[in-house]
Order: sequence, then structure tokens, then C-alpha cells
Amino acid sequence: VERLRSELGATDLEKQLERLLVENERLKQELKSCRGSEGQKLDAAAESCSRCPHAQEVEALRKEVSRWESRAQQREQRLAEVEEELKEKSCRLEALQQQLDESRRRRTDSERQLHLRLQECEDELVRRAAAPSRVKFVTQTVEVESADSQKAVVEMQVKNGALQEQLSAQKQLLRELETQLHESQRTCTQLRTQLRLCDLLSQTVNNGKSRWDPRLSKIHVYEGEMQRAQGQLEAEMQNLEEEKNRVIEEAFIRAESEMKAVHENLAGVRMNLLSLQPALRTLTSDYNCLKKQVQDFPSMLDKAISEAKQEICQVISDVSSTNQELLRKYKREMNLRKKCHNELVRLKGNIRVFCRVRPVSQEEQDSADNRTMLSFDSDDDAILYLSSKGKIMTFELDKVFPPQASQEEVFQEVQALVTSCIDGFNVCIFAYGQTGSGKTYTMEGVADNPGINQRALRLLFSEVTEKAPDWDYRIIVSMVEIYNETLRDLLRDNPTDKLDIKLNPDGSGQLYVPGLTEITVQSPEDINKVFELGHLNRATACTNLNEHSSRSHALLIITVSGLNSTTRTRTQGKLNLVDLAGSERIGKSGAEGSRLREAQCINKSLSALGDVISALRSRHAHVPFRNSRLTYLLQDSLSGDSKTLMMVQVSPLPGNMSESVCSLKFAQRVRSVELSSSSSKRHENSSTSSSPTHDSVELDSPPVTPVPLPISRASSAGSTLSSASRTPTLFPAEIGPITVTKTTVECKWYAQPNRTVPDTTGPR
Ligand SMILES: Nc1ncnc2c1ncn2[C@@H]1O[C@H](COP(=O)(O)OP(=O)(O)OP(=O)(O)O)[C@@H](O)[C@H]1O
Repeated sequence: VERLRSELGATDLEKQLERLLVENERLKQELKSCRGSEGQKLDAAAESCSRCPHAQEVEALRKEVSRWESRAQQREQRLAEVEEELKEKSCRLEALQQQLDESRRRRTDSERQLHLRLQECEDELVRRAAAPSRVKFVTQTVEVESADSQKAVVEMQVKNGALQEQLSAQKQLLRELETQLHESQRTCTQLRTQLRLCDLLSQTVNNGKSRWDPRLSKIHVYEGEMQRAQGQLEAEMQNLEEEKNRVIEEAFIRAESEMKAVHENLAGVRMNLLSLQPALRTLTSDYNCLKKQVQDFPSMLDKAISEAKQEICQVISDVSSTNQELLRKYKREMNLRKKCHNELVRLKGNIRVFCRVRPVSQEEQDSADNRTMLSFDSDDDAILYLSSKGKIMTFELDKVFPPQASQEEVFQEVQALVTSCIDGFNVCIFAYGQTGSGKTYTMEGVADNPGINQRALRLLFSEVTEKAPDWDYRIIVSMVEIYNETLRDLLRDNPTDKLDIKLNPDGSGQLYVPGLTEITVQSPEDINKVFELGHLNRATACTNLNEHSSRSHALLIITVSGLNSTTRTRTQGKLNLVDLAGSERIGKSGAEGSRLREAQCINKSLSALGDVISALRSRHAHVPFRNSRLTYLLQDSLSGDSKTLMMVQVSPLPGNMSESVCSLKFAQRVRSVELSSSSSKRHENSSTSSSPTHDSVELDSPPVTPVPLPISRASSAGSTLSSASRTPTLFPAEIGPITVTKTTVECKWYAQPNRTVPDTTGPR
């Protein structure tokens, strides 16, 4: 309406109206004055006017005014109709508003219900949060779906907000339209008033003369403008009406579709809730069931624990009785095994001869004469072939180790002998062969690959440790060297002192070495210390160790004495590990001076060893033990029930062939010797000095070979022990980092008065 006013110049129209009113007033005044003074004239003038040529024009104007009046009436009618329509639309709008309010209310209700339901679900889910994993899983599902539903509701709320905004905009528009309508009605009223004034004016004009013509034309123009303004207003109203209807229609359609979507969402959520309800019911029942189980669990647990305890006690008592039985059987089996083992060793022979062929060294491989003259039998590991001067010689020994045989393999073959000294046997293991044939390698080995000496001590140590609860064993070690028929103690402070072998003055007929150092080893570390000390002393006693070692015999003497804590049975065995001097025949090669003496001494001792073995083999009454220091020292370990192993070392090179042949022939000769028809263990009983017989074998005692003792050790055991008890420093408990305990007595070297006659008349 403002726009229309400004466009149509409504202010000007008003001004014109005001002007017209003013003029009208003036005309009325003039009319009055005219009526008063010139009544007559007027009547005449009226009469003349009737005859006046403008009378027709006035008449036409009157008609025109009446026509305008009728038009005005029509417009009024139209305005009334428009008002009616507006009222109708307002009613429709109100109805729509009510519908919208209703749907909003319904939506709010459903939202509230949904919210409540969601709240309930959430509460339920929170309540079930602590339930087992299946409940958690379903709760998570519900939470996820609830989140979706909440999201949908939030979206709907946003859309509702937008719709409400649109609705408020429509309401604002409606209010504006109503204002416009009121304005239009007011304008219509004003126009009607003006029309009435115009009518009055025209009547006045009709009553007056033709001088009003210009004003009538103005009215005409004004009415035209009014008509045009009316038309524009109507068109504007029409547009606005259409616009309003369209917007309302659109809002209605949108609200309906959104309501539909909300309903669909609601239906989905309801469906979800319906499908979740059975799961929740199942979970609730599961939860209740579990709760009950958890409540019952402590009592069930207590019951189960007490039952289990009873069962365990029962099982423990069963197991312990079974264990006792098994232990008894085990001990019995162990004894039987030992017995069988000793029998096996006995059957294999008391003198066994092995041969070990050393490998060709790198330097030897590079030299021209590097052919090997030795070959092995792939089917029989006791046969060695030697090709010399076109002939093939065959040597049959107990075992032949090829060059690739490891220290471990060699020791495996000798360990049975080593362990038999725990059972009270005396054992001698010699390494025999020419210089450089590998004797020291086999006996001592190298730092990272030890030989028989170290391995034997370690094995003995582990074996006695294993038997520890029932047996109390003591391992005593001595190390001596025989060089040029001189005996030297390698474990004493001054190794250059000469030792002697003497008859025990107690009349027992035993031999002993006065001043020989004996060290009790109690751990593998002690073993290492003993070897270090022996090696150090051997090196300090000579200028060239290698040369010296080739020319001297090195003996490691291990004495193992045991006491059974239950039966008080005593055993004592001795293991002699001997690295003999080189066996080559230097004397025959024209050596002179000290070399000649060395060679003579070596030959003497080795031939004495051969003679002793030969005498033993032929069971001579006289065995020439005293022909050399070596045989004299080893007297008790070579006779009677002793076990002897000779490891003949051979070089594979053709340059050493004649020496190899000599060594192998000597080995074969030794192999044919039997020390005794049967072997027996030295068995000493501290309570009774009598020798145990076959019948005296008990479960806890080591096996005893069922033959009479060839050597009367039982009677001497008491004196040995009494001697030991007289000199408690004989077996120091431990040697400490460098501690070495020396003894000036005693007693480990026995004469054999009953069985064999010691060579007391032989050369010393
Ligand atoms: N089986 C073997 N495997 C590897 N090397 C060996 C083997 N036997 C011997 N040797 C090596 O051969 C060389 C001579 O060995 P070894 O010193 O033991 O001989 P030997 O007979 O003791 O000599 P000697 O009489 O002079 O003491 C050494 O270098 C040693 O390492």
C-alpha cells in the first residue's frame, strides 16, 4: 500500500482532495451569498441554464457520475467479496494452523514417548552394562541403534524448526496482507466519501452553472487514477494471494512428507525395539542364571577344593608309596645293571687294546710324502690294514679309531672302564706310540677339546654326585712324571724332588710313595686347578716341554673311595691314566749322551711293561713289576682283577711306517694277554674285615663279582682307614684357589701278597 501510495502519488491526491474540499467550501459560501442576494437572478439563470447549451453536458456528467457511483458500488461489492475471500482464507489458514499445531503436538507427543522409551532403553542398557559379554554385545547394538534414532529425531526437530520458521513467516505475511486489506478498506471508505462529495458537488454543479466543468474533468482524471490504482491493487492482492496459497501448499506438502518420514523412522525404531525385546528377555534370564551361578560359586568352589584336596592327598600317598616301590626297584635294577656292566667288561677282556690313527696335519699334507698307508674295514671297526713294501698287513684289535674320530667318540668307548673304578676296580689306561702319533692329544687333549684325563675326572665327579645320598665318595688326585727312571711329584711345590716307592713298614706288604701329594677334588673347578698345577710344574721342571714330554711318562692317578651310608660298605678303586714316552727306537739310531740315556730309560720301561704283560699273559708265578719305575708304580693296577686299556697311537704317514708296524705288533701281543680268568671287585666292609661273597650282595651295595678276591684288600682296608684316620690332613676338604695339601704318607700303593708274588728280587 505504501508502494502504491508513493507510485500513484496518493499524497498529491490527498492534496487535490483537500484543495477540492477547500474549493467546495468556497463554492458553498459563494452559493449561499448568491442565494441570498441574487435569488431572483439565480432563478432566472436557472431558467436560462435550462436553455443553456451546457445543460446537456451537465446531464452527461450526471450520468457519468451515476455510472461512477455504480462502479464504485461494484468495487465496494468486489472489496466485500475480497474481504469475504480473505476471511475464508484466514479461516483456512487457521484450520491449517490448527492442523499444523495438532501434528506438531502429535509429533511432540511421539517424540516425548520415543525419548522416554529411549531413556528406558538406555537405562536398561546401562543396567546391563556389567552383564556378560553377550549382554554387552546386545547393549552395544541397542546403543548404536538408539544413537541412530536419536540422530533421526534431532534431524526431525531441525526440520520442524525450519517448518515453524516458515509458518511464522507465513503468519507475518498474512498479518501484512490483513494490514493491506485494512488499508484498502480505509482507502475505499475515503474514496466512497469523496465520491459522495463529488456527487454532491456535481449536484451543486448541476444546480450551478457551467463554470464547474474543469473540476469535473479533474474528478474524471482522479477517478481514472483511482480505477488504475484499484486494478493494480487487486492484481497485487491476487498475486499475494496466489503466493500465499502456494507457500502454504508447499509447506503443507513438505510437512506431510516430513511427518511421513518421521512416522517411518518411528516405525523402524519400534520394530527395532520389538526385535530387541526378546533378546533382552533372553539376556535377562541368562543374567539371572549367571548371577545365581556366581552366588552359588563360592560354596561349590569350597566343596570342589575340599574334594580336590582329599583326592590330591590320596594321590600323593598313592604316588609316594608307588615312588618308594619304584625307588626300591630302581636301586635293585641299578645294582643289577652294574653287575651286568661289570660282567660285560669282564667278558670283553681285562686287557683291551684300541688303536687310534691321527689325522695328517696341514703341513704334512703340503709335503711330498703325504700318502696314507693305512686303510680301514668298513664292516669291522676292529680291523686295520697297513700296506708296507707291497704287502698288506692286517691287524685285529678291539677297536680302531680312524683319523676323523672325535675325542667324544674315543671317550665313549673308554667311559665304561672309567666308571668301573667307582665299583672298586683298578683301571689302567695307557697311550702308547711313537713321538708325534697323538698320545698327548688323546690323553690330555687341547683346551677347547679335552682328552680322556679331563673327561674321566668329570665323569667320575658327576657319577659320584648322582650317587651322593646313598654313597659318600671321595676322589683323590695325584700326578707324577717318570723321566729317566726318576719319579717326580707334579703337584708339589718343588717338583724336581725325587720320590721313591717303598714297602709299607707296617708289614702289610703294601707299596707307598712317601711324600706324594694327594688332592681331594670336590668340584669341576678343582679338576681344572689340578691340571693347571700339574702342567705348570711339568713345564718348570724342564727347558723344552715338548721334547721333555716326549721323553717322559706322565701319570694321572685317581683314587675313588666310597662309603655306603646305610650298609657301611666301603669300596676303593684306582684309575691310572698314563701318557707314555715316545716308543721310537732312538737307541738303535745311534743317539749319544743324554739322548742315549733317555732312550735307554724309555726302552727299559716300555720293555718292562711288555714283560709284565707277557708274564701276566702266560700266568707266570713271577711277574717282573720291579724292572722299571713305571711297572713298579702300576703294580696293583696291572695285576689281579684290574682292567687295562692300551690306546696305541699310529701315524698314517709312510715315513713313520716301521714305527707304526712295531706299535701295532706290540698292541696285538698285549691284546692276547688275560690278567685274570675272572675279575673281582675290591669290596671292603668297615664293620667286618672279611671279604664279601656272592651271597652277600645287597640291594644298596655295588655289585660284587662272584669270585674269590685275588688280592687280599679286605684285611688291609682297616689299616688303610686307620692310617687315614691317624692323618686327617690326608684328604683336605677343598683345595681353594691355589691350596694344595701334601701328605707325606701313605698307602695307596698296595702289594699283592696273596695272589701274585711281587718281584722283590728284581733290579730296582
Ligand atoms: N686325533 C687328532 N686330531 C687332531 N690332531 C691331532 C690328533 N692326534 C694328534 N694330533 C696333533 O698331532 C700333533 C702331535 O700330537 P701329540 O703331541 O699328541 O703327539 P704325542 O704322541 O703326544 O707326541 P710326544 O710323544 O712328543 O708327546 C699335535 O699337534 C696334535 O695336536
